[in-house]
Amino acid sequence: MAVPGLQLADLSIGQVFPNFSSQTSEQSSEPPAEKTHEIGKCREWRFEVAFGSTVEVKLLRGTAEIFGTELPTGHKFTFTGCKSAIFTWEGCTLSVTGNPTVEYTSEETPMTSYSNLHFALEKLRAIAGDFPVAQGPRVMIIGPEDAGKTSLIKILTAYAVRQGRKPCVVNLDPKEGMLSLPGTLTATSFSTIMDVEEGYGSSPTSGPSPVPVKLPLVYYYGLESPEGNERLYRALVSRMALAVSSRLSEEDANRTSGCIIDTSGFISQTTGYDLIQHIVAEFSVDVLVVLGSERLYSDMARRFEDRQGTVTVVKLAKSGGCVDRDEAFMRTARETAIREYFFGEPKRTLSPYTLTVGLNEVNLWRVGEANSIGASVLPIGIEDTQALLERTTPTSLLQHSVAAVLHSEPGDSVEVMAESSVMGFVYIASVDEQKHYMKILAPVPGRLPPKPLVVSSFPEPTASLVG
Ligand SMILES: Nc1ncnc2c1ncn2[C@@H]1O[C@H](COP(=O)(O)OP(=O)(O)OP(=O)(O)O)[C@@H](O)[C@H]1O
Repeated sequence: MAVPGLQLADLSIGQVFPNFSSQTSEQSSEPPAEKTHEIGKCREWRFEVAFGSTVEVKLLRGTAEIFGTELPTGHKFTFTGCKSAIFTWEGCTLSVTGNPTVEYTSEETPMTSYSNLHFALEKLRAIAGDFPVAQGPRVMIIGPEDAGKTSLIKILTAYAVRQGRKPCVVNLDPKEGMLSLPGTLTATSFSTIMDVEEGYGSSPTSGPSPVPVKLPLVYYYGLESPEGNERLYRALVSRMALAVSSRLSEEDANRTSGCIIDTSGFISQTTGYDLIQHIVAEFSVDVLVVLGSERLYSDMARRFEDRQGTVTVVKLAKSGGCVDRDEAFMRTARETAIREYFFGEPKRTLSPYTLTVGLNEVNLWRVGEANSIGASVLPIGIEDTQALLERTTPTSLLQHSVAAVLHSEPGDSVEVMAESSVMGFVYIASVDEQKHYMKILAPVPGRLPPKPLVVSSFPEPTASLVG
């Protein structure tokens, strides 16, 4: 696991991967006790596992699913750094090895209403199948932070895939990446099962995986909130909508399956509501699901009143299992996502390549952040002039940041560059301003392609990759 040039050769694998050390120490001490849980019909076993510890779960009898994806009987799944639930429609027996920080069985779940929503969407898909140009439902889920939007999207996607559909899942929440790093917006066509340990699954950069890899289309946004650079966010939403609509017209299975859109929990009544309206218009959303907020539901019902017949606003209850994730948990999750992009995870390790690049060779840009005034609060007639991207020079301040390599040419305009998809990411390991070079980690060997690199403040720099 030595990475040339980064003095990692002398480090033990435990220093590079804290998770490895915890596993090793668990293995060397007393093996954790195995417990058996009997879960009754329509109940769910909720559990939380801290980063650095692991819990193994095996389905012994019956049927069970994690956010819609069925668990096979007898297969051991390992969980770390997660808050999750195993639901059963018919009752099941689970074997659990390890110590979850929280675990309990709940009788009250909103799964019946979630599955009703799925069957309603299936009806719309069937209707779309009867007409040669009609599209399946374009569903968008909105709600406050930690309301369970992403979990509901996983459930709807998994159920659709189980019925042979190929829904296009769009993540417009930059806080968490879907099959990519945080700070990105992605769209992926799902036709195969999700990886219950990994969340959505793995992409081609994750290395060999027993679950078929997904191919995400990724755009770089680089900020946590859509309101951080509203102009860039809107431009990326429009670009993504075009890509998704061309994907939906490619194949009948994609067209009839439609798309499911995840959104950010940051929703202010000023710019947030306008952004929702922008997404609805760009993606031609026809089903707007409001999760866990009466007030947001009533505001949306009023806003889309005059579009009855084209946009249906649906209210759903939040699951009692949804947990608020504090900043420390989210920060560790972001660090883990970055580390896994370059180094893989304990089951599938990857070795990134170290490249030395002259500071004058890089075409470096930064996401515009200075003007945080949203367009909707600007006086009428004044255009939102917030920069999409700004030219920048590599300095030591960029050390330990991730940079996106764009599918764009050096001579492209800023507008074209900002809306270009992401080729991959590099990690800026060190910058030597005196000697005019920097060391970067890249997932592939060879020279850094002569493409624009973009950096930003989110996800924040993380030193844990280089010890
Ligand atoms: N039924 C459940 N039981 C246990 N944990 C759950 C359940 N539903 C969701 N969670 C957990 O609660 C947390 C928040 O859920 P989720 O990510 O779906 O919310 P969200 O609305 O998408 O959040 P955000 O707005 O921050 O993106 C996640 O860690 C998720 O795994």
